[in-house]
Amino acid sequence: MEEFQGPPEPGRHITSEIRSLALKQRKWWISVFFFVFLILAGDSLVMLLLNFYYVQNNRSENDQDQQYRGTWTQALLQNVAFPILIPLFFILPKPETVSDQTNTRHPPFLSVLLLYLSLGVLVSVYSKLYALARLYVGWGILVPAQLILTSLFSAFINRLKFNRWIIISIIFTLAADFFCAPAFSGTPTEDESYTYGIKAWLILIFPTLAFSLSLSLTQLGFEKVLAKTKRYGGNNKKVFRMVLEMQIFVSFVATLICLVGLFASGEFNELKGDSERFKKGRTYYSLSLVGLALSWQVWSVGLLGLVLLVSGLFADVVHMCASPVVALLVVLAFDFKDDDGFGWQRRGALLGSVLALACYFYYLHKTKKKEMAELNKRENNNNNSEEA
Ligand SMILES: Nc1nc2[nH]cnc2c(=O)[nH]1
Repeated sequence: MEEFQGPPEPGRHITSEIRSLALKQRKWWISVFFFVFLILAGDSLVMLLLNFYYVQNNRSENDQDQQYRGTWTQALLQNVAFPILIPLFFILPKPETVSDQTNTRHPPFLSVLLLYLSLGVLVSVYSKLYALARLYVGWGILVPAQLILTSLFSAFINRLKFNRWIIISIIFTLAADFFCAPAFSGTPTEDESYTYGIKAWLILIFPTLAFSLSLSLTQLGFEKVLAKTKRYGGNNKKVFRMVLEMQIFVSFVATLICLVGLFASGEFNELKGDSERFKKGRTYYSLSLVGLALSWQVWSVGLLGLVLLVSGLFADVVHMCASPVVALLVVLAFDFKDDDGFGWQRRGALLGSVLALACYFYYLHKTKKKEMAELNKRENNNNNSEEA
């Protein structure tokens, strides 16, 4: 049924604003849940495939030095599958560009280039060091340290205002991750005292710094650089195409750096031996690498999507909250003898993650409700002043 297009009624403009805000909010929630799902799915697939890879790789038969190698390959895998996103980037509808005659400034091409280059370097650094840190340090320390740094960067770089719900959510996440590390078959077989030397601490600090800093800088880049590009229709629009563009260019830079590392370190020559050692044979070796590379892209798109729509801190909280779920899936998929299965500690951590996410979602729900209430209040004021 067509709507009657009569003369404007009092408050009509605001009523349509309320309707469009409600629609916008609904779309926003659907996108947030979609990106949360991508992070959880990506994290789970990556950890399952990594465990499969290391179990098949017969690591324990290698000498100790050899067990710490392969990290450039892992770093490359984290970034290299970005070309699968290119068709999706072109399929998605292009937002209308804005031609602003009054603005004589150059399009921020250089700022965008600089943003992608610096983020690409940071991503390559954290990919390489994260692969190393998984071998040297262990999850229980790496992950909580990272969330603390992300909170600090969010406060200072992104001027995020912390409130009680965000703080409770962070505390639950920290507790969940401290007590729940998913089992990881890549851990080298040697005495534990070795893993906490000064080298291990440096390997803990740098990837967490690079990862947390990249989240805050990505958020800043979306807000201050990309949202202002006319290519995205101006008006600070936040669209999925932005996530894909950022992911494609940043991963391209990171891939180049990881390729240089792979060849310069001579690790490339070890790939043949790796594939021959793989228990299930070369086909499964190749499939596990392809699967890992694709899973990392799923994870990255989810992460960037949440940075764009909510914040770097929220993206990190969701990423961290995935670990108890991942731990459960690893227990179900593998029969690791040295592991205590999904005991009370891991069950508690899963509950902690659920509570952490619930608190953050409650806070987001409150902010969206407040936006709507403010618009409703404006409409009431408008109606009252027109009646008077
Ligand atoms: N440093 C770091 N790198 C990552 N790459 C994927 N996840 C992580 C993470 O949690 N920390």
